[in-house]
Amino acid sequence: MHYFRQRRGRFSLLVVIIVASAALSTLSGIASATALTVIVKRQAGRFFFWVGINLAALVGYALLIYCQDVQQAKLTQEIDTLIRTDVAARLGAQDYAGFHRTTTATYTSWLTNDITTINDYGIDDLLMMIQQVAEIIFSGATLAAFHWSLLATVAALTLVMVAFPRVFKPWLDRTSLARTQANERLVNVLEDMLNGFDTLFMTNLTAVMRKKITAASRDVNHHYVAYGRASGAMHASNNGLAFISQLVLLAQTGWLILRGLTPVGAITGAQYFGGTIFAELSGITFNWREFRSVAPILKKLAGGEVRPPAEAEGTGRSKQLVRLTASLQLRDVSYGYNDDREAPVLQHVDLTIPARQKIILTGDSGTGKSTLLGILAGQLTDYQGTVTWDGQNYHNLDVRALHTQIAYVTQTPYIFNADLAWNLTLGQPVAPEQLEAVLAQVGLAPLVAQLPAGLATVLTHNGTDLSGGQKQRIAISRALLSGRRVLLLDEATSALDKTASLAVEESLLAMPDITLVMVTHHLRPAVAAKADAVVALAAINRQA
Ligand SMILES: Nc1ncnc2c1ncn2[C@@H]1O[C@H](COP(=O)(O)OP(=O)(O)OP(=O)(O)O)[C@@H](O)[C@H]1O
Repeated sequence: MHYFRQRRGRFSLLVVIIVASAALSTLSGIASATALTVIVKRQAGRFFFWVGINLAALVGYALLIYCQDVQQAKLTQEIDTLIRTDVAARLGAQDYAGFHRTTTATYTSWLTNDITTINDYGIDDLLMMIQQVAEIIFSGATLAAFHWSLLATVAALTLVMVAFPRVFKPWLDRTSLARTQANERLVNVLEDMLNGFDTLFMTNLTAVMRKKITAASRDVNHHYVAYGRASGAMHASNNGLAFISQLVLLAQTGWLILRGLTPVGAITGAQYFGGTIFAELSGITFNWREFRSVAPILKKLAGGEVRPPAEAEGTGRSKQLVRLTASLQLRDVSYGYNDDREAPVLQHVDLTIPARQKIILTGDSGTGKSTLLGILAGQLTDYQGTVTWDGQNYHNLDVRALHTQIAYVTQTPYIFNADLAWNLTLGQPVAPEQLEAVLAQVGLAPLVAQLPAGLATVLTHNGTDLSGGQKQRIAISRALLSGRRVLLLDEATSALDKTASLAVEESLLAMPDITLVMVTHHLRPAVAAKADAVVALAAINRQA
């Protein structure tokens, strides 16, 4: 409803169109009934007059249907964008752990499958219900004009038809939610298998992809059929009730005509308007159930899993952070993943990183180097102990403030499906001479020269057309161009050849204003000699 309010102009226009088309279809029914009444009296002139009215009503009706379709497509698309924008804003406002609690495939399903369901069951059904209510009101009024008792019968039968479908509600709700969950599972499997293609291909296991996708698809089939059963049972019962009610009305009208209480035309009128009322009533109850089944989806999209921006605002954490002048410190820091407090990755770690110093962190694979950088970067927050920025506790800092100062280059940099310039600057303004200097420093100039449109060349999704080393150079350039003075580099040059990585690392170590924490497996003596300190994680990680 909130979205309809935001588009109230177009929504109101649609309601007017819908009500007008219901009025014209009622006029067409009245014209038919009146034509029958006058032809029985052999009044040719009046008969053709009412046929003409009928024709005009039907032409008008057709024109309004065209207008309705166009306006409805516009409204649906506008609302889709509003919902996507809202969800994207909520996702963007989460903290690191919050975002990663759900897979990207599930988010994709929210923004595609769920939107389709909202279109079909939320928007289409609401507009259909408006049309149904309008037709019921117009038809009811016309029946009452034929004879009041017809309306009384309709009212009594309506009560039965409204009460009956309640039986189906829990069944429909349950199967609807199960269906959206199955859709999410399918999208997860699709994404997982398609992303894992290279691994499966190299092990001759691509058949696994087919098997898993088929199994997930069958899971979805099963839940769609289960929902189809629930809605089919309700639909069939509603229609059955509608047909019986129509017969009751027909019999009553026949009796009224025989007693001279209503004109002959009422026989088609009662059938037409009775049919309309009961068909629309059965439709309206069905649409109402479907419409209600959208509520759990909207609740999920706006749901508790996703922290709204407003909440993040009111945490009382400092939103401003100035350049590091003294040091970054970890005091007695311990961290374990997944509440695995039995065997934490980091235990009682103490480390001081003085401003503008260059620290190299070494250690065997899996010992927790990336975890330590994750804590410094503000991504992992549920550690024990204290982390401070110039004495300010990280817990009192807004993570966004931290990210105005820190750049973090991970082991697997992400390349966006955008041009190289955007990938380097992430759309932020950068002076051309600064860009040129960084490209030279990181050794990206040859790539720019080689690409068909240079910096304007659009890179493929996640940089599949780039080498690992090129992606790493882009990620390092991104960090440098961001202007952050604290750089955290996690094996950031691992894919470069020896000479190239040496050149890049030495140039970073030579930057006087930068505070640098660099994780590396392959520590070269030339690099170690230029660093202020080389810290072996094993020496500071006091594991039990
Ligand atoms: N997201 C995660 N969930 C659960 N366990 C994790 C997660 N990330 C890392 N770990 C575990 O934490 C331990 C430390 O991982 P971490 O990536 O910090 O090590 P590392 O020293 O950086 O390793 P490498 O040199 O191989 O990159 C490993 O045993 C790893 O299995």
